Amino acid sequence: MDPYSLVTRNTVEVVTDEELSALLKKPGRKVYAGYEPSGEVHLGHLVTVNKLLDLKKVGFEIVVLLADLHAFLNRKGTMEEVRTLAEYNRKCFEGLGLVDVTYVLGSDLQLSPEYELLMLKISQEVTLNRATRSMDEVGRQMEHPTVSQMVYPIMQITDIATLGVDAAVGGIDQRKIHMLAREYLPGHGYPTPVCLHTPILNGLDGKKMSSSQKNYISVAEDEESIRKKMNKAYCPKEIEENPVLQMLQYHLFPRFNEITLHRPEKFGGDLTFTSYEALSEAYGSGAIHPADLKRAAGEYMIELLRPVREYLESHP
Ligand SMILES: Nc1ncnc2c1ncn2[C@@H]1O[C@H](COP(=O)(O)OP(=O)(O)OP(=O)(O)O)[C@@H](O)[C@H]1O
Ligand SMILES: N[C@@H](Cc1ccc(O)cc1)C(=O)O
Repeated sequence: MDPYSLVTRNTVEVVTDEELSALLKKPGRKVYAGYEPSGEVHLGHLVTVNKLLDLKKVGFEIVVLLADLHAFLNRKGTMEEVRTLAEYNRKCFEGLGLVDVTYVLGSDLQLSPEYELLMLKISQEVTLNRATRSMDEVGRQMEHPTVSQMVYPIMQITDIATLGVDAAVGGIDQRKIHMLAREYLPGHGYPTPVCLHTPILNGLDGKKMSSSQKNYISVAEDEESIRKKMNKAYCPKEIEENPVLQMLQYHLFPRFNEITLHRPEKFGGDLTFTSYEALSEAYGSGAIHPADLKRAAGEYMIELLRPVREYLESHP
């Protein structure tokens, strides 16, 4: 696959295509994604990790921001709690193959006088209304936002400048914060960041996968638990918004060249697919039973996540 196709596959939006094409020719290009430390790194987060791995393959330098202060500002835990989780999350990311990349702990970056001054300058330009709206899909309990949740997006913009990255990766929920960054950073002498947005994955119940909803598969999940969860997963006849098909599209086909569904001869025997398009078409036509799809996806997922479990066991 050519570099442009690889870095844009499985994205919902690239802002902008022209800027990305130009960036692919720039030496020393650098991209980042930030994560609020959370109890479990799940398959939703893995969508952005996959994108960072694609970008690494085409020569980007990768920065992973473990955004402990952001999680604190967003009322996800005490500073001590989120710092401990940041350590654990880092190991999960390493187990997923994000090695030879730079890990930055948010609070190590964000408390310098230079950082604070830039953050305050940007805060003076962004209206409360836009800061609030940018947090629509990111903030917790936004019916009663705190001042810290207004500081949050301004700091995310300041991260982009301070880390010196050319591009930012995030789920499409990060879009409004990224658009503010594109609008305000040039005025402070920083380049406009190229933004790559990935889709939001549904959880096993068909709603957004989230650690607070317990509808996720963690990247550290053990085999039996993956089997049980897959067995119970919501898997409608429809192709759209189907969490099991999303798993195949965003995680399994990018990692395995072909996917085989094992079935007894009396149910038609094994079926092998070399592309997500062929598989989803077959499923949409009714040629595949949901139970067979769920079982196969579960077994491949166990294979895909095996290195994470092994890495975590050897790095307690
Ligand atoms: N279900 C999901 N599908 C795809 N990407 C996701 C999903 N959940 C989070 N992300 C992405 O992961 C990155 C880090 O998000 P973050 O750690 O804040 O997760 P979150 O939305 O708070 O999830 P959670 O509700 O599980 O804590 C962001 O770029 C976000 O877009
Ligand atoms: N806003 C991201 C986390 C993040 C924090 C700071 C950043 O610079 C980047 C990303 C989220 O929703 O989880």
